[in-house]
Amino acid sequence: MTAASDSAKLASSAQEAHIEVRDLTMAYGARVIQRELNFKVNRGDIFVIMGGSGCGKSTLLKHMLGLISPAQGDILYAGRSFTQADAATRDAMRQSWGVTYQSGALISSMSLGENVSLPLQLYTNYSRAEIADVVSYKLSLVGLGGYESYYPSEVSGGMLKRAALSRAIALDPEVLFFDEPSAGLDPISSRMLDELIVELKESIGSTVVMVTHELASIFDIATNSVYLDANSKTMIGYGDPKYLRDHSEQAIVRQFLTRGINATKGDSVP
Ligand SMILES: Nc1ncnc2c1ncn2[C@@H]1O[C@H](COP(=O)(O)OP(=O)(O)OP(=O)(O)O)[C@@H](O)[C@H]1O
Repeated sequence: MTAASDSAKLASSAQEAHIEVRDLTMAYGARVIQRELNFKVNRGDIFVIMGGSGCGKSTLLKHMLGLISPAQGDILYAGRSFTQADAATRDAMRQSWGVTYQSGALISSMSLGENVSLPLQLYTNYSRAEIADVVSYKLSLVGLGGYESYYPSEVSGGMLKRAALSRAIALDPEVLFFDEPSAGLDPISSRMLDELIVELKESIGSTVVMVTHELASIFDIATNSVYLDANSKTMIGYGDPKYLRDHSEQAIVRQFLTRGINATKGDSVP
């Protein structure tokens, strides 16, 4: 591809939704969790999936990651259906994503450096020396320069989250997915993680999709959001969370977003 066609592609992709969830119904067997979800995540968004406990936020993330197939509907990346793509195309699409789960999910028998090197070993042809360079760079981006040889059991919870983030950005992903990134962190570490997510998103140019209950994160860093309602089993809010807090026609959404800035997952939410 020439630079000109590259830039033409980039220019057109800047206009389009990076991710589109279209008429999505999610179910476990016969049990429908959410139906008729329709929303778009624009390129460069920090998009938050919100809602009360058990409404289906993690289930939606798993659908977006292709770990669960939709009961109905489709999920498109840059206009291409993930749901209908063949296995090779799905694999290629997956390689452009970075994921961090609530637990961090680092491999405990491997050092932080080895953990971060895994995707590079799997998906690139880099030499050992090149991988070592990328690993130290990615660890330094999350403030863990020099911690290559430490094991997960030897670092704090906040450092583990940052190491997991470092692994997620190893391949410069187009989309970064987070499930409760700051779960279990104190408020200061949690804010630092938020700042880091924004910095990394800007330096890598990723789109971010995250599940979070943290109002501080939602208001500080989210650019767009969707609210899933467990009772009606569909989305009842879609937009900038500050706008939804002040103007949503749905009382449940306004209540969720005005719980108090220090609310945590344990607080009662609708
Ligand atoms: N593998 C599964 N099989 C059957 N039901 C499931 C499965 N995983 C989740 N569920 C059910 O689907 C519903 C949505 O679960 P999910 O974990 O997506 O909600 P959530 O909004 O992420 O919840 P929380 O905020 O508490 O983490 C819940 O009722 C849950 O019990």
